[in-house]
Amino acid sequence: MVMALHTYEAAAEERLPGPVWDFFAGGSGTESMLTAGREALDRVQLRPRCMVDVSRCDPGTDLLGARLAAPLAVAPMAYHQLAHPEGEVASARGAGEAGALLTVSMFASRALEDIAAAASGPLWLQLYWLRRREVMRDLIRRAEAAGFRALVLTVDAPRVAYRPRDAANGFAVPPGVRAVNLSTEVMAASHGSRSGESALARHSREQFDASITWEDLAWLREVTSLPVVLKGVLTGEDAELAVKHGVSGLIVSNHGGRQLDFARSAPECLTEVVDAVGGSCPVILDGAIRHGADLAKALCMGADAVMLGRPALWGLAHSGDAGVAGVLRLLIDQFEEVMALMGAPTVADFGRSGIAYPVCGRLPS
Ligand SMILES: Cc1cc2nc3c(=O)[nH]c(=O)nc-3n(C[C@H](O)[C@H](O)[C@H](O)COP(=O)(O)O)c2cc1C
Ligand SMILES: O=C(O)C(=O)c1ccccc1
Repeated sequence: MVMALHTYEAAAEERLPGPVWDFFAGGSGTESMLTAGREALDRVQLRPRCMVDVSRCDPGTDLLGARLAAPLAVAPMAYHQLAHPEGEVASARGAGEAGALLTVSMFASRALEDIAAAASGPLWLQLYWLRRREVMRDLIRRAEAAGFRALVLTVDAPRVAYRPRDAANGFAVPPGVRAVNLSTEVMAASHGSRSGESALARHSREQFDASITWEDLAWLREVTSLPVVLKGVLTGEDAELAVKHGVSGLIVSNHGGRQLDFARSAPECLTEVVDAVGGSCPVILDGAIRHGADLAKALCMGADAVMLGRPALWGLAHSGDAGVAGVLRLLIDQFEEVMALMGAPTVADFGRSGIAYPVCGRLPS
């Protein structure tokens, strides 16, 4: 029996303590950005072609040199052990089983080496820019040695934004779950909860380097030969600057509605970024992906792949690695059906003529 996505979500909500559920589900400020991306994707309509040979559809694709079962990756999310005792180790197994890529957060709750040992698919490591660059450098060395294939630098979070649910809960990661890849020195400020304040927000102000600019990317590119992908770009201007500064990929993202409130949603920014990079590096859409059809819509708008956030945690909370694989497979199976019904037997067959907006008709090509 194939479980619908909302069944995983309902099971996760029921299973998890209230403050953990709020940390997963919540957004920043008025939480306006939690629904904006979904609404934008829902407005996009598919334009199918008929009488195409779809007797065989192949959702497979390549992303920065890695072969994937579909253009699908798990977004970096902190502390998977909040969802399941095996944490990122189970997520790596589940993603590998489904043939999807896993991005491991800098705030992962399992050791990079253990995650890599459990993985059968490609891994990327996500980084926030810390004041202590030596800590970043050590982490990068370990990721390289463990076989991680790329680094994802999150650039939409010079600090963790005010999130009303976490503040009201005085949210702090419970004892027993830790960002084990960071030293206790770096993590010292993250413990202890206080009502009216999120420990993560406080910690980020102390440890994140909010002063970095485009010039600092040179340091990162010097300390590693891994491709660097920027996560959180929402404008054509920044996309052009990123390419100029040698990044290998871009993730169009509003951090799942957890950072800048009142912004444009990621799907609405996608064509602007795609046009700005002009094919010089892969572009990934992150946020609000909830159905295989969303993969098709993203590809039509020019994305090379999408990233999935919260639904992977719902799968993990539901049943560990099997749940993660179940959620990913559900989306891949839905995507494969959309391919057949769209007359698009390969990922290369999706283009801007495959979508329309109800008000303005077809996007200019
Ligand atoms: C619980 C949680 C933790 C997250 N932690 C990180 C993180 O450590 N690093 C990061 O770059 N993004 C983080 N994000 C943002 C996700 O990478 C992603 O942008 C977002 O969840 C995508 O939206 P979706 O959940 O609607 O799919 C986190 C998101 C959630 C829900
Ligand atoms: O990035 C996030 O959304 C997030 O919740 C987080 C968690 C731990 C450290 C930094 C950010």
